Amino acid sequence: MLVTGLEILKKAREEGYGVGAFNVNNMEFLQAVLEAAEEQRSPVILALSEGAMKYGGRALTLMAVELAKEARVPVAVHLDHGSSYESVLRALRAGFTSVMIDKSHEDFETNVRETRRVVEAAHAVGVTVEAELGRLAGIEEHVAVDEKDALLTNPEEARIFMERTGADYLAVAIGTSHGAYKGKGRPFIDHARLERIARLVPAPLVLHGASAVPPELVERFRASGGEIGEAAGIHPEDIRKAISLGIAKINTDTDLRLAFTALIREALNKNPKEFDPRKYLGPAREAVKEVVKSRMELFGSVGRA
Ligand SMILES: O=C(COP(=O)(O)O)N(O)CCCCO
Ligand code: NA
Ligand SMILES: [Zn+2]
Repeated sequence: MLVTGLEILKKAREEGYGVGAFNVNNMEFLQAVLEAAEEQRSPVILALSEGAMKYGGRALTLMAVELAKEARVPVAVHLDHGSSYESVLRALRAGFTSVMIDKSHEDFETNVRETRRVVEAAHAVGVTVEAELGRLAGIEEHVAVDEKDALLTNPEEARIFMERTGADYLAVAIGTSHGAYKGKGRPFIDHARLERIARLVPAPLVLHGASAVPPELVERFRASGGEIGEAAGIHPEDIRKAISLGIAKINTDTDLRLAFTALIREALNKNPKEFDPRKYLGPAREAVKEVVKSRMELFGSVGRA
């Protein structure tokens, strides 16, 4: 069933588990994520970035909203990294039930003002809002405290920000970053900072840049002919710890992309004569589904629907 993001995330924070927000760009990703959620009896968030909406258009947004309505588990359809009020309005008009306005690169007052404006519009039509405070950046552990404070989310600011904006959930910066290169070896995650934020912010917290970029997947991608440098993702133990401290929504995009691409390369390498797209998109869809199912096990959302 189609529900708001807050309906899914409030329960997750209260009961101490995480729910995956999986980025989808096409039919196969949508099918993989929803099939995984039904098989795992897990709530799930379908995340569409502005790039995904540009790429998939009405084909993608119609599928996402309609399939969410028909799903036998709670599903929210979420705008990921909305960059403007207008972009959020387009998502609201398309039937999304969760929207992110990301003004974390602006100064505090601008972020508050722009976020409040989106909260008013979204709440007027029963949709819940994700905001962001702090800059997503991989932070070496030894980095000076003042530099960390300049980038990572300040706990006291977070409390004031949520009170002044009325946002429903908050994306925090505690050391993660987008993409396949999140740091050297095991990225430093500032759990102490997260604990302080969670004490001051009762709302569900969101972790961006949370892909694991597992070595076996990186290897498979390389072996199929893919080129990728010294990749590193977030250690599963750091995800579990972050969830125990208040993270309720975990964004995963890179892991799905790596799996999908590796399987397509493998299929094409194996049979150069093949030109039926279903023969290489099908196995790629299965691989994405398996990644999603294992992420749901890590987050503790299995059986929570
Ligand atoms: O936080 C994330 C995903 O992070 P990751 O790259 O670790 O999968 N996202 O918000 C997805 C970004 C989509 C636009 O490129
Ligand atoms: Na988001
Ligand atoms: Zn993100």
